[in-house]
Amino acid sequence: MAIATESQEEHQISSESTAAERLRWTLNDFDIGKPLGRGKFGHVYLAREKRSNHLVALKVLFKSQLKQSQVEHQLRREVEIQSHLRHPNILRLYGYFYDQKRVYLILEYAAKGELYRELQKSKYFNERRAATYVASLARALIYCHGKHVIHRDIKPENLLVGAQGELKIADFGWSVHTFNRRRTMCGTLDYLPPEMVESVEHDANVDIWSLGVLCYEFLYGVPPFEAKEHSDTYKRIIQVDLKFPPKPIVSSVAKDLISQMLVKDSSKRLPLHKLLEHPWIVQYADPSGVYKG
Ligand SMILES: Nc1ncnc2c1ncn2[C@@H]1O[C@H](COP(=O)(O)OP(=O)(O)OP(=O)(O)O)[C@@H](O)[C@H]1O
Repeated sequence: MAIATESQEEHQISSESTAAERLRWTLNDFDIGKPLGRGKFGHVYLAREKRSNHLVALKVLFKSQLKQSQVEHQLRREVEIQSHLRHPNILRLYGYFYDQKRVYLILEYAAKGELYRELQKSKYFNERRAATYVASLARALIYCHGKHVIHRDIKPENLLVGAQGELKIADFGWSVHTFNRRRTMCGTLDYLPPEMVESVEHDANVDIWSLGVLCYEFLYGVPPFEAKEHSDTYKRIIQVDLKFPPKPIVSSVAKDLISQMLVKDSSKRLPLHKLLEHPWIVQYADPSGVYKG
């Protein structure tokens, strides 16, 4: 059973809602379980919604820290965007509530945790696993772009894994609703495309670049433009200094796909629906969308 109906969620994020509606959820609605992790602004706990018995992840953020770092606006945007997205590969945000000191986000529980840890454990993924993940992310991004949402911060740290092994895009902190082209500089340098590094206008095709970087990192264990100095990463991105090391051995069809995504001219990057038809995806991605090992 879902823990909130769509109309309840919409009431909670609507700016016109009354105080009573916005405070529909309270901490008393949840049994709090083990800590799942901690982030910059607070902690995440496993929790059970008492009425439905539904397991969720409760993210507890301290208002004082949000204020100090001036990210309240970013959080509001994250909540508004993420709570309206419904896709099997996007982490659900069911709702939120707050008290005097804290803001609580009620999130879908991703039982297998961070993809980043999995990647660290195995150093790099085999092609079946990488292709299955890339295909599921492409489908999630097609869905987002169809709703005029660009994520802008696709990287292993922002991906969680559900109980069945399905990938879940989390952390919409840098995402935007885009009816206008954006010029804002944001995100970690390694995953940024040339047009964002150079602060020129950018559009939804930034996510194709980041997915190309991620695909490379899945297969090689390191992002493609990594360098010791920030300024060298910057140069390598601008020049699209893409090199494929001899080890681990990666098929040429995978390299072909990466080369078609990491293209400086954003309009020439392989569109996501074409990516799903690329021979590497067709040959290696599990059609179920879940990597079964
Ligand atoms: N929905 C979830 N399901 C399972 N584990 C989660 C969930 N959300 C967060 N976690 C765990 O809690 C940790 C902290 O999450 P959180 O989103 O607060 O921080 P972060 O993304 O690491 O950092 P930041 O503060 O920069 O957003 C994550 O790294 C993850 O291990």
